Amino acid sequence: MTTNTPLLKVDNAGIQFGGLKAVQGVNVELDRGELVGLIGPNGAGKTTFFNLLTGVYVPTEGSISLNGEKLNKQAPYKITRKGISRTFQNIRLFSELSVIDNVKVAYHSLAKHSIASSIFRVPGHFSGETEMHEKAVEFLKIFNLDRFMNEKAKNLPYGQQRRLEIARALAANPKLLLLDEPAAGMNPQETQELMKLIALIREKFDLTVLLIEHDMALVMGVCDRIYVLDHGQLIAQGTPAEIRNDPKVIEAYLGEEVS
Ligand SMILES: Nc1ncnc2c1ncn2[C@@H]1O[C@H](COP(=O)(O)OP(=O)(O)OP(=O)(O)O)[C@@H](O)[C@H]1O
Repeated sequence: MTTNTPLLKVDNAGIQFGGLKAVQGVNVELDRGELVGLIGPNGAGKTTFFNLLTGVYVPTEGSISLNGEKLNKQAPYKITRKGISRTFQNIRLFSELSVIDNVKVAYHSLAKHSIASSIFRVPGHFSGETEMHEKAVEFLKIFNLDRFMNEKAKNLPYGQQRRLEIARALAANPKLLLLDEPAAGMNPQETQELMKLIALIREKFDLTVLLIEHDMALVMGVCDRIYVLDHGQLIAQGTPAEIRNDPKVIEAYLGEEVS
């Protein structure tokens, strides 16, 4: 691998469900440190594309590489270990677990499963429970969630639950973070704060971020580049200014606001 290798390279990837080509012939390249948006009308194939990247679905065409290494047909947990973490459109926290345990769960997904680690419950990345706890508190502090650490996740207000999901995804130490509509259901102030937070974690953790979002102000405000999907195919890519004025994008969104 040379430094010129993109972090993520998606080559002509697609998936078909029966007769429906949900994603088809998609080419995407992400460089290290980029914050890139993925937009498109409802049903365009955005979440399906995330499912391809994370191994939930195996592409029926094309290939996906991370750091030059092909990911095709690898199980989702292996892809997480290789460096792709995600959040979901519908929040998927362990609602009965405490806030801090939701973060610690991410560390267990990184653990090499040995009998010793299962018995002593010590994931390979940490020398012990205390170190793991301290690291989890550090993450919660970044997200301003440390004061709720012993609350059950389900008791957090909605906007905080969304932030906890991002904290948990980050705890898995990703190189590439996939955020599926992180601002969904947030009020304008929460959305503003989230924008700042996404910019901050990208810097702090040297991350590449791919963001699905319907909130155009958020996408246009934070992303370096944007890809646009429609009916499973990429119809445009470019800077926010280029995308805003692209006739194909305007047509795809006819009736919806692109501003
Ligand atoms: N497992 C599946 N089986 C059959 N069809 C599927 C499956 N998953 C997704 N699809 C279809 O693929 C298409 C793309 O769906 P997808 O959820 O990826 O769109 P999206 O762009 O994320 O939409 P939204 O913005 O509404 O979340 C839709 O027509 C959907 O019904």
